[in-house]
Amino acid sequence: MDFLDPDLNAYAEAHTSPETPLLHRLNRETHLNVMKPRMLSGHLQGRTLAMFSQMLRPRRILEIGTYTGYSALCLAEGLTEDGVLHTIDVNDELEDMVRSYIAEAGLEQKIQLHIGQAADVITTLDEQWDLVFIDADKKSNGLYYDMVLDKMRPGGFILTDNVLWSGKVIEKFRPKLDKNTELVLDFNRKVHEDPRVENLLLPIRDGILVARKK
Ligand SMILES: C[S@@+](CC[C@H](N)C(=O)[O-])C[C@H]1O[C@@H](n2cnc3c(N)ncnc32)[C@H](O)[C@@H]1O
Repeated sequence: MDFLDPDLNAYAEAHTSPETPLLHRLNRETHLNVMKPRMLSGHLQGRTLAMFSQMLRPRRILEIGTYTGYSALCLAEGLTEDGVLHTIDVNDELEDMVRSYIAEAGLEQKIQLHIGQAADVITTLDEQWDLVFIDADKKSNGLYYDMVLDKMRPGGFILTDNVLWSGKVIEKFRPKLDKNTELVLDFNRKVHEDPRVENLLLPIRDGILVARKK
C-alpha cells in the first residue's frame, strides 16, 4: 500500500535531490529486467539512506540484502575516505549486474559484495560497524539485529526496512494476522523494548526502524 497520497509522494520526490543518472539507470533496468522490482529502495528512500550516510560519515557499513545494488550505492555516498561498505546477498544471479554498477560508480575499492547466506557471511566479517542496513529475509531481522548489535560502535545506527509491512502491523490494514506479520510485530517490539538502543520508526515508504546503539 502507499502510505502517502501519490500526489504528496510526487511532491516530496520533486523537492528531493534527484537520483544520479547512474542510480536512475539502475532503477530503470531493475524495473525492466529483474523480478520483484518493488524490492528496490527507490528515489525517496535511496536519498534518505544517502542523507543518513552523509550525516554519519561512517567508516564501516554493513548491508544485508543487496538485490541490484541500489541501496548500497546510496549508502556508500557518505563513506569516509578509508571507508568500506560490505553488502551481502544470497542470490548469485544478480552478481554480474551489481558488480558492473559498482564498477561504473568507481566504487570497486569501497564496496565489497559477498554472495552467501547473510548469517554465515556476517560471522566472517571482523569489523566494528558504524551503520547497518537490514533488508533481506524479513523472518531473520531479529537474528541479524542480535548478530550485529554487539559489533556496533556506541552511537552507531541499525536501519531495518519494511517494518510497517504494507500497513499490516495495524489491525485495520490486515484481513487476519499471518505468520510473517507476527514476525514483523515481534521484531518491532523487540527493538522498542531493547534498553541498549534508542529507536525511531520512520514512516518512509514501507517503514524504516532506526535504532541507535547507546
Ligand atoms: C528487499 S531486497 C534488497 C533491496 C535492496 N536493499 C535495495 O534497497 O535496493 C532483499 C534481498 O535479500 C536477499 N536475501 C534474502 N534472503 C537472504 C539471506 N538469507 N541471505 C542473504 N541475502 C538474502 C534477496 O536475494 C534479495 O535480493
